Amino acid sequence: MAVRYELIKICKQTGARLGRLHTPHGTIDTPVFMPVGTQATVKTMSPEELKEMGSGIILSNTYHLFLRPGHEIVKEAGGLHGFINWDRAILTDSGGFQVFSLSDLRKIEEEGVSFRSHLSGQPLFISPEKSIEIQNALGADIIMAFDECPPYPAERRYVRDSMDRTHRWLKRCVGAHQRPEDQALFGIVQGGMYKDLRQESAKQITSVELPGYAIGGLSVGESKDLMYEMLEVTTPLLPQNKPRYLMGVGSPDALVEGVIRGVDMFDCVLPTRIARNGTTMTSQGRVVVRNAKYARDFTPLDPECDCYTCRNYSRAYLRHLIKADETFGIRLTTYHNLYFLLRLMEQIRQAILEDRLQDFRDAFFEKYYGSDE
Ligand SMILES: CNc1nc2c(CCNCC3CCCC3)c3nc(N)[nH]c(=O)c3cc2[nH]1
Ligand SMILES: [Zn+2]
Repeated sequence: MAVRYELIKICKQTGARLGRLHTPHGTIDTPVFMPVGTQATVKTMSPEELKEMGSGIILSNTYHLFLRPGHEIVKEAGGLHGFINWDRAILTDSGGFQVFSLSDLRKIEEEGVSFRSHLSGQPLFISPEKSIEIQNALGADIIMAFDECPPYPAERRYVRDSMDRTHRWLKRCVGAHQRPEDQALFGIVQGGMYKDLRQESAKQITSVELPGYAIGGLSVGESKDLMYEMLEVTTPLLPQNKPRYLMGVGSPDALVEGVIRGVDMFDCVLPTRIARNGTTMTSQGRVVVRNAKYARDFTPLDPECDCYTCRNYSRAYLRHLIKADETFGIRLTTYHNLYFLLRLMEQIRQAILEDRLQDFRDAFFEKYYGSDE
């Protein structure tokens, strides 16, 4: 079995799940936040630093690696694990979402998606079979079905046709998958913001026996409340003994609210992306450390954080580095942001263990957002 989920306990206060994800590259405690390494690196972080902060699984991407350096090169390097020197778990997304969000799309057909490379402009084509071929070459422990994430907002008719095609594409992915015993293929539930379509998609996708299921089509500009509503109609229809992965989420509040609604796995570019402009997540809420008010603030970024950044450097120094566009500054804010989210997930797991996740949520929101948002 490539990937096996073990349900440890359900929080009596919220129904949230504590679990373990057993993979060929180690066991991961869930709920888990997965740092994103789009181009085969979690920007500015070394594998040793990611291990030091406790990350057991990172993400990479079919679309980007297909374009550059090409999946054959990665395969010759021994797959992604060999190429990036990471001996823990890896998950790759299937490329569909990135085609729609990065390239000037040519068209989506039954066969697959035609587009132009956002790097060279050359015309390219990805089908469910091609996506699986690339992911088999990359060798990630968890691979995603090739799907379409509809834009938001989208007409019901469009969402329905797109979701039906995603269901047909899933069957083609299963048929094309060469290494099911080594690489766990997850199906992706769609259905836009239509509750009945979400329920139908959940039933269709879980009718295919798979090691895990993702919830796609969310975090695409809808309100958080609408996202939570879609989660509430979807997760109850997913099997209890399989992991649930909410794609592209998220911010601290969305992580806590997603866990409460039965999600086990999350990924988001937020911590690394905002770090690059000097925005950080701390126990007291967001701190935009490039702000002038920190010029003479010689205290740590986050007084409650014991990460490398917070133990060794002041806000004044971080502000200086970010203002001077020094790479070391981005490394320090990235390290802290990832550490903050990984530590948040640890606190969430502890709260589930002690049946007090709702209390934790309320206290965390009060401190981080200064109100019961
Ligand atoms: C940010 N919001 C959001 N992201 C979504 C993503 C991408 C998740 N992140 C992948 C990493 C980013 C680069 C390397 C891998 C989605 N992906 C797929 N396949 N389907 C979605 O419906 C889907 C939906 C998503 N919504
Ligand atoms: Zn820190």
